[in-house]
Formats: sequence, structure tokens, C-alpha cells
Amino acid sequence: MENYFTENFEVQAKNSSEDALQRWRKLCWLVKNRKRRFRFTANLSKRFEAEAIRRSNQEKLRVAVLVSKAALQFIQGLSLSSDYIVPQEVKQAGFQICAEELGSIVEGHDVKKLKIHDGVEGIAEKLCTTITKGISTSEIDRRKQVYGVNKFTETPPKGFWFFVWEAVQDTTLMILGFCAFVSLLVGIVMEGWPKGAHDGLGIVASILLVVFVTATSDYRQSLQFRDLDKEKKKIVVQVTRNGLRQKLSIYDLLPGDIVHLSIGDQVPADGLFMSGYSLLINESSLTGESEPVNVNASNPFLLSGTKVQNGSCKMLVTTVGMRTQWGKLMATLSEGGDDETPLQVKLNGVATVIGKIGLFFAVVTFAVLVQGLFTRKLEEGTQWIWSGDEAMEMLEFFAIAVTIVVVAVPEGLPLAVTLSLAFAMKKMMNDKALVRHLAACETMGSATTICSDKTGTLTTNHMTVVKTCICGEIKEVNGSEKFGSSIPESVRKLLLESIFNNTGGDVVVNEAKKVEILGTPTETALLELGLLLGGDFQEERGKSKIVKVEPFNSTKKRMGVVLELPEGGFRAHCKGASEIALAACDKFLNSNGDVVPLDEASTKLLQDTIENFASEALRTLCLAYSDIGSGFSESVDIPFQGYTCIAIVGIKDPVRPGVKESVAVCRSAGIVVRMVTGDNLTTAKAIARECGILTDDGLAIEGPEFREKSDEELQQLIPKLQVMARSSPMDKHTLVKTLRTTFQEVVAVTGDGTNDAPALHEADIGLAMGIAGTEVAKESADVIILDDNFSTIVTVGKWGRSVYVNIQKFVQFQLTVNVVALVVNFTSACLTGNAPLTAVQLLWVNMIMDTLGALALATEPPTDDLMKRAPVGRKGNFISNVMWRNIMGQSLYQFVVIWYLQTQGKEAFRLDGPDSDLILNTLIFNSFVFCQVICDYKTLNFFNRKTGNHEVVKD
Ligand SMILES: Nc1ncnc2c1ncn2[C@@H]1O[C@H](COP(=O)(O)OP(=O)(O)OP(=O)(O)O)[C@@H](O)[C@H]1O
Ligand SMILES: [Ca+2]
Repeated sequence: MENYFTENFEVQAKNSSEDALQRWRKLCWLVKNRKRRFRFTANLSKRFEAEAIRRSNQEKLRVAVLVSKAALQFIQGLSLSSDYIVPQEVKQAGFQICAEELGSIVEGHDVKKLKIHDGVEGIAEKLCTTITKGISTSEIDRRKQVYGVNKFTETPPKGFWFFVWEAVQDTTLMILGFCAFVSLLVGIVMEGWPKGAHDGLGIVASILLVVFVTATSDYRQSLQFRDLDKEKKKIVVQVTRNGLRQKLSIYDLLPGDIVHLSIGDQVPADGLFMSGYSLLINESSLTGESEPVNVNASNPFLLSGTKVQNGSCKMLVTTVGMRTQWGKLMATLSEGGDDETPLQVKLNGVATVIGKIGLFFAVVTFAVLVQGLFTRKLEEGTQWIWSGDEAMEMLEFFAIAVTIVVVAVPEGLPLAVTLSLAFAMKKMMNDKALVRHLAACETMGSATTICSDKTGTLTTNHMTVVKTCICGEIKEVNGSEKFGSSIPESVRKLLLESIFNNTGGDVVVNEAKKVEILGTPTETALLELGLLLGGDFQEERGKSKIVKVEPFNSTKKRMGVVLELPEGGFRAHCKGASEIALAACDKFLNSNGDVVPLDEASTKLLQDTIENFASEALRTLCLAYSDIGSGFSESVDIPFQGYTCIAIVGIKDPVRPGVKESVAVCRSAGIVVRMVTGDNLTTAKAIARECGILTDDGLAIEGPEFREKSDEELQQLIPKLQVMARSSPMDKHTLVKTLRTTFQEVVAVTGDGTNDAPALHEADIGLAMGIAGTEVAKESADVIILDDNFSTIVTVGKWGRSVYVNIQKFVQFQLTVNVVALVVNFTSACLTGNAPLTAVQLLWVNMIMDTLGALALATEPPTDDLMKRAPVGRKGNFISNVMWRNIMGQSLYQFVVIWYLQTQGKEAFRLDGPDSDLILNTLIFNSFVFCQVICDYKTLNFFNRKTGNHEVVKD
């Protein structure tokens, strides 16, 4: 049995194979309501469609690139003329190019047309925009009219009646509806109105009730999912409009907008490259092609939905919304739905198996009942004469058989999973965690280890430079003006040149005329230092020309620029992780500001400074420069040796309040927390100690050392590993993978950067930061932590556990009811020839179980006790032995009660007279319902008992 389930009803929490997704679907043929059952599973045919779109995109793009290459050679030096006529309405709106033309240029990579329109600048002009000012907000409406908006068509939200319609399409309800019809007909003919209609109307009433309760619950769920979906799609980009750099939702983008893209961003619309450096674009989300492409002035085409893998740029938006290929893809994909979760599938399996057993019993019950009737009639010799009453009796038998199937197919099981997950999702949203994939809620409950990022998750991500070492002198930065006064003027100049040119950030004046610093927290801290030193960003930028930029990335851990100096010659500036940048230095500036060779003593001094800063939990950065003569060409890499160290800075990033407590909660919950960071080992250790992650017997290691370890060594090392510093993206990935495969751990990973994407993808649960996180990280994640706070991760864990336990509760409850209903009806049908619980009664119970019972049990909020047990882990058995025992015990007890009532009831309660059967059955029904209520209550209690929990979860 166990094997049957693992073979057929097992899918991964994420990245399941197509095969596995298909397999269980095929086996689930005994379904009461297909539409409902499969509503929250992946729509495989839609996905197939999306895949086809991707493939055709890839083909189209390949052709376009080839054609454009050929054309590029052909048109060089040629003056081209075109027969393009600007449509009248476009002209009237004040623009010189229409949406179709723009679309065909970018999507078709059409260099010829691009040249006809005088290149990117020409198109910008025709779109009435400039790179410095962008579009002006006053004419937004006109733009919208001519070019459309950046939104995808979505399937319209489903109304209440849609769900009513879906609820009606339930096989068993339909059969019962038919029974009701016949019953009404026969009843009225036989006994007349209204007496003969009682039974029929009873059935009709309960059908209506079932339909409406189901539809209401489904409808509310759909509203919840719709809200979450909206939240998921909120993406903000940096745009220049009205001459101001500002944040804007991607839905508000219009052709003509200037968008600033940097590493980790998603290209929000089709457009053209205006300026930028080392731009590498990954088009796999659009085309499935994994090889990234270089985008630059000669290949300026940027397609919506692709990702910036490296570098940065300014882009001119040309085509938006459904005119882009991405728009078409998204419209299809949004109907593809989310992958089903492992529990959903598992319970679908349970439902199918029990349903089959139920079907068998139903057939037997029906046969036994019919046989009883026939025997009676044979004895009476009236087998050829059928009265209306007897026909009704047959009908009633049939209804009972059908109802046994209705009750036996525990359709509520898989649906309760969705209900419970949806409930948890909504509550988590209030607690600042946005769940992107349903399965994550489930998996999080069994997490055994968390690999946490340092920056931004454990710390506040609000960075300030608090210490510097300039000209061999250590200084504290405390915001006072005189900080810079003792620095020699030549050094101050170099420092400002470095800070303001060698940066990915920007200093802008915002709408309120206030100075605003943009960029990553590290960059911001440095720019702030520059302003404190009395520098002016724009002025400094104007002094020299930037000829090359190598933007920061986590693999190199440094950033470099080359400047063309006003007095001639080139100068390279480098800033980066202090040990790494310092290793490229062979000179430094002494206390007079003179360049002197770096001897052993001064190297030691600088290294000690770095150590000192780091041991105070500061992030250290080294700034250096190098004059590289006059022969620098843009096409070569920036040299990385012979630098002169200008300064070492120590940046403070305080630990978030509450992190220590949260780490302690994790510890008591049996979840191991590890820190993986790109920062320096000493810094990492200091912070880890402060958070309570690093203990005395724990191990801290650097990425480069970790990489060298053999598999056996890793086996020894990983259980003790608490901190990994200076990690590369791949180190993180390796750690997660080893934990998952070798150690069978259920791993949660947090991350914010593009560098974290591989690990987030590999993890059982990927958690991305909502504020600091890049689009790429968010896309690879299963949950987005909206407030970037580690404590929220603990909340997610708590909800995950609560979901797990709630579903267990519901399963136990429903299985008990199933077994009892089945056994009671079957045995009494066999032994007495009639069923104590009628179809209508069973339907009632079923409705209460499926909807109200599920609501009550599946939506229990979590208790703090949940975090005091050991995690379930990968091997946890969902329906534990204790649960089986409970199910059996409960069923037996209920069966005995009902059986007693049925056989001895009349005597015990002194029932006689014509109505005794009716009264007895009512009595039986009521005790049955009461038993369920008690069972329901007991289940709750049982799971909430503090000590009992351990066994339940572990067994
Ligand atoms: N903009 C930058 N320019 C140059 N160097 C930087 C920049 N930002 C960070 N660094 C250096 O790179 C190191 C960390 O880089 P990395 O991106 O791998 O880690 P992180 O993601 O910031 O940290 P964590 O993994 O803890 O979140 C820092 O210690 C710092 O010295
Ligand atoms: Ca990070």
C-alpha cells in the first residue's frame, strides 16, 4: 500500500516532473466533481501552450538575430529611405512613430528600420522623450491612448454564480437530483400534494444547501487567491520622468519612459538600450534559451520578461503590454495555475483508494438490499406485481448506494488541504509573508534547517560608514563636519573621485527638492560619506569622463571604473571586499598623502585594521586607484594589479531587533540556523555570535576553503557548520544541495541577490526578501518576506506546522466519519435489510464534514507550542500510526453505539407504535451526528494537547 502511494501519488514540493504530474491525474478517475477537485492544480495543457509560445519565440528570435546581423553588414554606409507613413492619429497626438512600427523594430531586431528612424536617439525623439528628462507626466493620457498600457489581459474574475454552477456539476448531486425528481413524481401521484412531496423536497433542500455552502466557500477562497495574486505581481522599477528619477510600478510604464536597470532586474517592457555597461541579458524565461546575450549600442534590443544577469543600463521603453511576446506568454501562463502540493496529491490518493472501497461496498449494499426485497416478494409470490411503494423502495435503495459512494469518496480531503493552505496564506500575508507557491506553506512546516543570508535578513540593511582608515590613520565618522578636515587635500580629492565615480548609486534631488541617495545600502553608505566630506555628486561626475564600468557582482566582490582624466590619461578605480582589493595594491598613501610602496609593516597595519573593523561586526571595503597611462581601450578588462590603497572603510549594519529571540525559537523548535554570507569571516562571526547563531562548538568557514573540501570531509564538517563567509553563489548552492541529498534535511534558504537565485531554486523552501530582494531572487523564491525580517521566517515556519497539523486533524476526523458511515450502512443493510441512515441524512453529514468540518478544523490558528516540538523532516509519515489507531478506535466506538441503538434501541427507549421506526432512525441519525461533533472536538483536543503532539507528528 505504502509503495502504491509513493509510486503513484507522490510529487515534489517544487520542480516536479511532468510525468509525476500526469500520473496521479490519470489514477484519479473516481471523482465526484472534476472541476472542483482539480481547480487548484496545474493546468497542464495551458503550460504546454506556453511552452510552445516559448519555442516559437526562440525560433523567431534566432531568425531575427541572423537577419539583423546580415542586414547590419549590408546597410553599413548606405543611406536608407523609407516609405513609413506616420498614421494620422499618432501625428495628432504629437508623436512621429506608431506602436506597430516600434513593435516590429524591437521584436524583429530590425536594424534596418532602426537606422531608418535614426537609431535609438531618433526613436526617442519621435517618442518625445530624452534620456535625461524622460517623458512628462502632463501628456500621459495621450500616450496611453496611442500606445496602450503595460498590462496583460487576464481571465476575468469569476463571480459567485460561476461557483454555484461548478458545485452543481457533481455526479452524486446530479444522481440525487434525479432521485428527488422521481420521488416527487411518484410521491405526489401516490399520496398527493403536499404529503407525498415531503421526501423529495427534503432531498432538494439538502442539495440546494450543499450547493450554496460549497459555492460560498469556493467563492471566498477565489477572492483570497485573487488578492494574493495581485500582491505577487507588484513590481517596481526606477524610471526617469519629468527629469526626476523615481520609483514606478511596471504597470504604469509607457513607451518613451527611461528605465534604469541593474543586475537582478527583470526587463519590464520591450525597449532599446540607450547607455550602460557590461549588460548581459538572460532570455531563458522568454525563449527557454539559457545562453545569456550581450546587449549594447550595436545590439540594443531588450525584450520584456528577460533578466539582467550582469551590468546596468538605461533603457528606452518602446512597446508595452499585450503587444510584447512576454504579454502573450503571461496571459497564457496566468491560466496555467500553480503546481499541486505533495499533500494534495497524497490525499487525492487516499480519497481515490477509499472511494474505490466505497464503490465496492455500495454495490454490495445495493445488491443485498435488492436481494432482500426480492426474497420477500418471492415468498409472497408477488414478484410480477410491483406497487408504487415498492418502486419507491427500490429507488431508496439506489439512493442509499449512491450516498454511500458520496460519503465514502472523501473529496473533502484534498479540498481541505487547499482550504487550509489558502487560510494560512492569507494569514501569513498579514504577517508580512507572501506565499508564491502553495506548496511552500506545507513544506515550511517540516523544515529542519534554515540557511540565512546575513545582510538585510539578520541585519537591518541600513548601512553607515562609522570608521575609516585614511593615510594610515583610523578615524571614527560621527557625522560632524570636521571629520574631513585633517585629510590632505590631494587625498580628499582622490577619495571623492573614487566614491562618486566608482558607484552604482546616484544622488538625485527629488520632487520635494530634497537630496536623495539611491543605490544598494553599501553604495548609499559610501555616497553619504562622500557628501559628508563636502563632495558634490554632479560636479564630481562632470570633472572626468567614465570610459568603462565593471559593475559589482558577488562572484568578484568588487567594482571598477576607468576614468579619462581632464589632464589626460586614464585612471582606474577599484572598490571591493577589503582583503580582495587590498591584495591588488602595492602602494598606499602615507600620512602626508604621498604615494609610497606598501611594505610589510604597512601591509600588516592595514590588515590589522581590517581585522579590527571586522571584529566589531563592521563590513569592510577597500578603495584603491591606479593610473594606467594613456593607452586604455574600452574593449579590454580593467587591470587588477598595481593599485594604490586610498582608504579602508568600516560600515556598520546593526543586527535587527528580535533576531536573537527568533533564532532561539528556531533552536527550541529543532531547526538549525546557519548563516551564509558574502562578507568577511570575522565580520560574519561577530554578527553570528550576536544573533546566537554561532555557538562555542560551532564551525565557521570561508567559501574558498569550503570549495576545496572532499565529499567525506564535507560529511564531517557540515553538521557543525554554522557560518560560511565570503561565499560565492555556487558555495551556497553546494551547501544546500548537500544538506538536502546527503543529510536528508528539509532546507529553507533566504536570499536577496541575484547571487542567491541558484540556492533559492535548489532549496525546499526559498525565501526572498521583499524590500532588498531583486526580481530574480523573488522569481526563484517560494515565499517573499515582505519586511525582510528574520522573525517573519519563524512565523512562516509556525504557520507551516499549523497547516500540517490541521490537515492531519481533518484527515483523522473525516476518515473516522467515512469508516463509520460505511460500516453502519453496510452491516445493517446486510443484516436487517434496511439502512438506518437515509440518503438525505448521509448527504447532510457529508456536507457538514466537507465544508463546515473542514472550515473548523483546517483553519485553527497556530499556537506557540507548535514551535516547541521537533520538526517532521523528510521522512515524517503523514497519517501516523497513532492517527490510524484513533481512527479505528473512534470508528469502533461509534459503530457500537449506533449498532446498539439499532438493535436494542426500541426496547431501551420503549418505542412502539406505528412511528417507532421513524423515531428510532431519527435517534440514530442524531447520535451519529453527535458522535461526529464529539469526534471533531476530541480531534482538536487531541492535537492541541501539549505532550501528545510529539507522538502524532513523529510516528
Ligand atoms: N557595491 C559594492 N561595491 C564593491 N564592493 C561591494 C559592494 N557591495 C558589497 N561589496 C563587497 O562584497 C562583499 C559581499 O558581497 P555579496 O554580495 O557576496 O554579499 P551580500 O549579499 O551583500 O551579503 P549577504 O550574503 O550577507 O547578504 C561585501 O563584504 C563587500 O565587501
Ligand atoms: Ca545578500
